[in-house]
Amino acid sequence: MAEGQQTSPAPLLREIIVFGPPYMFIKYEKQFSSRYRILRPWESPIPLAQFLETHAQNTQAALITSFVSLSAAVLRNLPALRLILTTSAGVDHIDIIECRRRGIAVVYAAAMFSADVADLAVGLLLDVLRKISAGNRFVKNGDWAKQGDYPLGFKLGGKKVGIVGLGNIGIEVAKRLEAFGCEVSYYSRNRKPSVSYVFYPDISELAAKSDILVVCCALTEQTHHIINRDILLALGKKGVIVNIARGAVIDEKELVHFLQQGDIAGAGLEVFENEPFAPKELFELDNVVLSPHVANFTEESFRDLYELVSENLEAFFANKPLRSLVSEE
Ligand SMILES: O=CC(=O)O
Repeated sequence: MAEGQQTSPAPLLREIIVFGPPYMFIKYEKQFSSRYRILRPWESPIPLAQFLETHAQNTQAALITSFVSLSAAVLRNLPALRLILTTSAGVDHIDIIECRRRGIAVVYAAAMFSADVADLAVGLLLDVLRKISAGNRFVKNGDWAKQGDYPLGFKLGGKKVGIVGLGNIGIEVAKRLEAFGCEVSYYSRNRKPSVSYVFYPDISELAAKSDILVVCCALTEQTHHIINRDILLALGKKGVIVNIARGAVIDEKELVHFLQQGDIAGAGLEVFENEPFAPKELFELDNVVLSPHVANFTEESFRDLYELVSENLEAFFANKPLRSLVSEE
């Protein structure tokens, strides 16, 4: 879009500001552009605060990805904002308390991607245990013919898996691992009466009793670095960790150290503390499998997400009820 379109002084009713931009927006850009006037701060050379001050004083709706932070400071520059649609299940990048104070509704993906994310968690775990990516490199590099036998992996069935955070995603992971014959237990803020998995109110105890930890909890002040040195020590040398939550749930420096020293056995990591960067020290470790934060990147999830966002935008501009709101609790 030409810069001229962004500088129109007239407040337009059906205008949205897009931050990021989310990959889903790029995929369905034509559809969005045919229905809304789109503000595109990422295309502008001016700093974000100045862009918002100049172009977005009347903008009522924002579409955002989890990679962009909507802090109270950014929100201050959007005085007319009434709706945020995030293309993520996590909402740790949005100041929800400030949104509540200002009466800004927040729509998110909720459980929409849970099956996809759980699939990837199990995929990463199988990859670490059965050395699938490493085997792929072994064959393609020509090492099979040169070196012969490949090291043994580990069976998934029968392993004790501790799930950290038994929300929508954690439950899906648990169901899948049960089907593989794993013994599932969990740590969560509260015991979940609807499941029969063993509950540990102490994460350290869960780690000590588990062969594998799968981290599925939301990132909050309470869960920041909840997986620290003590938890990794409790998991032990034979332990494997999978993280599909947020990078900062694990103390990444400690994790790298443990992996380098062989103080845990392996890791499958989909998220990192400083995305889009992953610690370089992990690149050469065959017992570590890395994924670029794409657990929800399927055609099906993106189509569902597009429908959710479109329906909510139509409802918002027609003053109708919204769906998939971040709860008021
Ligand atoms: O990380 C992705 C999400 O929160 O959906």
